[in-house]
Amino acid sequence: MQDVIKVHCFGCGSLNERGLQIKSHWAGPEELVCRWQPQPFHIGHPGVVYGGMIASVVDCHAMWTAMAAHCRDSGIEMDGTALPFAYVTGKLSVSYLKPAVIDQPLELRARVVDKGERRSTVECVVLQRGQECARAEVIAVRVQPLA
Ligand SMILES: CCCCCCCC/C=C\CCCCCCCC(=O)SCCNC(=O)CCNC(=O)[C@H](O)C(C)(C)COP(=O)(O)OP(=O)(O)OC[C@H]1O[C@@H](n2cnc3c(N)ncnc32)[C@H](O)[C@@H]1OP(=O)(O)O
Repeated sequence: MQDVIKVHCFGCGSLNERGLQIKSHWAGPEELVCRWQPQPFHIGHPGVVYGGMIASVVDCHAMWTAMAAHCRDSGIEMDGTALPFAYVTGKLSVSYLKPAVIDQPLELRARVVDKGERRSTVECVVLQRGQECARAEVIAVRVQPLA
């Protein structure tokens, strides 16, 4: 999706050469997946991914999950033309369940579990080698497009 909507966002922006360049894809009727390979400088404790990086990747993937689900529900094409809304993070809550090692990719699986008028609650699991290493709940709020 990030290939068609080009933004500068640190998490997903293809226009941000210093960003994480994450990409989110539908992986079933309700779930979006994102795979991200940590780099050696994303380290916290020796050999372990810094937790704040995991939160960043979760944050961005959750916003795209909210946006993609809303576009699907509203019949809006994500074809690269400017969208009439944006999603911002209202709340981000991460439970770190197991250390994530620095040299293995992370897989994020997210879905919208509840939706209000402008709020989407997104649940995201973070897997490494098939094991759940973190779980998050994210509140995404739909706003007018930001300049
Ligand atoms: C070709 C070009 C295309 C361009 C397309 C552009 C699209 C770009 C696409 C992709 C970009 C990449 C993706 C981005 C990723 C980055 C993510 C970030 O880093 S975001 C920055 C950090 N977050 C902020 O800066 C928010 C700061 N906070 C605020 O602005 C407000 O507090 C805001 C908007 C969150 C809420 O304020 P209110 O006054 O508008 O709305 P109220 O009435 O308070 O809440 C609305 C709903 O949200 C819930 N809500 C709000 N905050 C909540 C919270 N903290 N906890 C729980 N619920 C909350 C409320 O309960 C309400 O829910 P109910 O609709 O009634 O169900």
